[in-house]
Amino acid sequence: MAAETAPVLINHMTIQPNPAISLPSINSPSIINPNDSVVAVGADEIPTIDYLMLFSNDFDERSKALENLGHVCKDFGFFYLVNHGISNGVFEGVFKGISNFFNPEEIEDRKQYEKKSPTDRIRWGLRSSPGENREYLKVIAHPQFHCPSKPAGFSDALEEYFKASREIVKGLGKAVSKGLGFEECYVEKAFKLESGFDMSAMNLYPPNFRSKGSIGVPDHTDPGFFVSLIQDVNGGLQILSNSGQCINVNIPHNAIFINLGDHLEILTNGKYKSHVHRVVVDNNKIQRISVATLHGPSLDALVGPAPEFVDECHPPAYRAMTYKQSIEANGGDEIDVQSSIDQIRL
Ligand SMILES: O=C(O)CCC(=O)C(=O)O
Ligand SMILES: [Fe+2]
Repeated sequence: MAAETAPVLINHMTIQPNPAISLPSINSPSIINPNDSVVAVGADEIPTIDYLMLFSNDFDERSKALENLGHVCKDFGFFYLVNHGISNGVFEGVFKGISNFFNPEEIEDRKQYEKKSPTDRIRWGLRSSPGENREYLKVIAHPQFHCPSKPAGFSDALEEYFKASREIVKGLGKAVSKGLGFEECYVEKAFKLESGFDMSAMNLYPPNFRSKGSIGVPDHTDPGFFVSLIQDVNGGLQILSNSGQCINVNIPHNAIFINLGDHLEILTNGKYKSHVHRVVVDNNKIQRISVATLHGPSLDALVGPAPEFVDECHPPAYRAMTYKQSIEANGGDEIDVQSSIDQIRL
């Protein structure tokens, strides 16, 4: 694969070390040339994309950044996003709200959000088994924002974060469109993003001495076109690279981890891939909180391989269906979305 042989060039930036605990990483250090404007990374590392560079007023700088984004999407399918403009205070407000929501003494209160119907807009669950160890709260974030009314301040903090992250993801959609050589609203139009369907999973993983096994979330890919992920501490998220290596995701402080979802894979007829990932908890000395937001097309958007990605050598590899149909193809519902890419693949 290209990533094994050719290092990808990414924008040069300074990464703040995350003071939080982290799993020992198999990643080797980036090769940084301080005199150059680019950084090269190997296939077993996670590239960094500088959001500001994608919109730089300097034509050359912007062109190079967009080209790099295209390489990163194709050769990796995931990256750390820095300079996105969301302040640390917004992240902290979200983590504080989630931590208060998961107050162990108020577990009875949360049971009002246990599964009732496929049209639930807020859902809570607790999994404690060898195959899955986490407590989660899922909410629909867009087109309408939903959130439990308690604890105080939680809803406001979440809404602020979702609004900001949605703008960033829309910007990334523009950059990806341009990186592919299309008009900047290509992705936005294909997925009808004005009414894009965003679902956010807020996860609390127990420390290892309280878990029933080593798995927080088993292997999966996510529906949607981008998944944005933030966390309070590093530890446990692993992703399978194009070259088949399992990479520990150690997110730099204040960065957002972006993972391409199933529907970008479908739209690009497999050019950009959605990658299998999982969470392991057996090394976690302390609990961890993550917020994984699945940014999806509109529920009624028909998504299939776009004509631009289909030719004699690349026949359609996926069936076209609406986002809603694809969410339901594997028995999932709108809030408990499960990947159905195996059902959709031809
Ligand atoms: O918590 C994490 O790090 C990942 C969670 C995840 O993959 C998901 O909720 O889809
Ligand atoms: Fe996921």
